[in-house]
Amino acid sequence: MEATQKAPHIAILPTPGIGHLIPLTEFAKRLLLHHHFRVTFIIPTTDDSSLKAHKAILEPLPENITSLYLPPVSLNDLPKEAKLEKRIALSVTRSLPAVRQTLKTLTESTRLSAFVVDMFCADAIDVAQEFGVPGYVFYTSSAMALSYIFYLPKLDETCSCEYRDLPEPVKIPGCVPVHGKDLPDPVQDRDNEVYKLSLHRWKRYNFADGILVNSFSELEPGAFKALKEDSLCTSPVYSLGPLIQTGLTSGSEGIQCLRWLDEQPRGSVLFVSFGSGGTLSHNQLIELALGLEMSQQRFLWVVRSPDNSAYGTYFNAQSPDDPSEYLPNGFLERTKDMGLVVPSWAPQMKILGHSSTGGFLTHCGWNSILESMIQGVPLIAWPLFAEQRMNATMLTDDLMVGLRVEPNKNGVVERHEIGKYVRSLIGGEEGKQLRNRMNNLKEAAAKVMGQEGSSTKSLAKLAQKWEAIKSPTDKPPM
Ligand SMILES: O=c1ccn([C@@H]2O[C@H](COP(=O)(O)OP(=O)(O)O[C@H]3O[C@H](CO)[C@@H](O)[C@H](O)[C@H]3O)[C@@H](O)[C@H]2O)c(=O)[nH]1
Repeated sequence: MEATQKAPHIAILPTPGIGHLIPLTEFAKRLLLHHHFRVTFIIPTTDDSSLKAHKAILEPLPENITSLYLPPVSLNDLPKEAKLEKRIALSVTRSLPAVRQTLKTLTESTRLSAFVVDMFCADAIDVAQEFGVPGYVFYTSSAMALSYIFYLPKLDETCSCEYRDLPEPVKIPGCVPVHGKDLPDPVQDRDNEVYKLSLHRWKRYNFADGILVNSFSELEPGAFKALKEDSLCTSPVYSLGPLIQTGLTSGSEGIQCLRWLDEQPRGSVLFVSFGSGGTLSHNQLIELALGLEMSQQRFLWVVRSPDNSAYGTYFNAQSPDDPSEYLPNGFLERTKDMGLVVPSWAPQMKILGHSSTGGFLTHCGWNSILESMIQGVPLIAWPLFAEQRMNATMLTDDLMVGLRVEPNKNGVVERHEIGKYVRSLIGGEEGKQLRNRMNNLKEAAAKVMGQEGSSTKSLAKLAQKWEAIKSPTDKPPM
């Protein structure tokens, strides 16, 4: 008990999405395993949030990683169409009084060395600093997306139109050029208050004691150089990735997926999944089903009920309906020998690591990209929302490990196009080249997380800094 009390302690503030909680818990596990830290998660909740998925991740963690759930705040005053970023940001700002109270208690009773906040919680850094605790932002996406955040104030000053109307791609320092229409969702409508809120939040990153990024220098050398050496960012930047989910249990449907994969030929199956929150319109869902059928390739598809919002299950990954109610008539029967359809959720890491999996059709969430990279699985990039279009640009124009879908003028990706992408990835020559490049990244990713790897060293440097803090009023050494 005595030793535990003396161990350096950090607190982490996540936001509601599973795609943010997973890398933060992996970060906590590495701090415990390699540096014997104690970690407390402070979890904001809303009165309509389902915590089932969160608890499935947090409860099995080792005993030195604990969770405190804050009292639920209400978002009932928001209109139904309120944007995702606004919902997330408000769930945090309305929880700040409870965050302050919790930090007060923690600093009175333990040696709190740092407060690490999710990328949506930059306002909470001020609360930590009130107690003399250094505040860090954990950035759950790429260094490219982080670079764009630091470049945005300049773009905002110099550009008068909507970014999607810019005639030339935007050149973010150190990164592959990206079309204005592929910049993240919050900046697609500059008159919307979400744009102003996002600019404000991102400017707060400059006040952090450091920014931790779930990526690695060898993957994004240009972006990290611009951030670290060319002063794009004034706070110290630490590359800690790839931090990817480990240890999630499979459940009975998961076991069914893995058994089915065991019976398929090596490298023959396309895994289809849109992350924890992605959803398709009914029309698009039907095109995808028929495209998979036309491809005549094997597939394992995690389906969710159709939704006109691209992130229909972001706050609750469950989709209660029976897939036969919304998939095309007879689809399940016609494809029963070549495909498996799983409602809502599947053990993604295990599926990507299975030798039968030959490709991944993904919405380009950053965790999905890293997980596929770790397993050397090439991609079909089908971005839906957030910064996913920018991630897709990196995958196809820079790393060249994926094929990007092209929607028609009505925004729908058509069935015969889908069929072509799938055949090309799973059976074609192009697929082989993409796989070879992905295998090179797999090797690089394994190396950076090894004993002498750059991300391991970066974490050690951070841990050393935090270990040196003896009381909350000590500042970390520069
Ligand atoms: O059936 C499923 C579906 C998802 N997952 C896991 O859930 C995570 C999903 O993360 P990600 O692929 O990043 O998607 P999102 O949940 O959509 O992630 C949000 O957070 C990411 C990190 O910031 C961003 O890149 C995305 O745009 C944003 O939507 C991954 O670990 C998956 O392995 C499963 O295990 N099984």
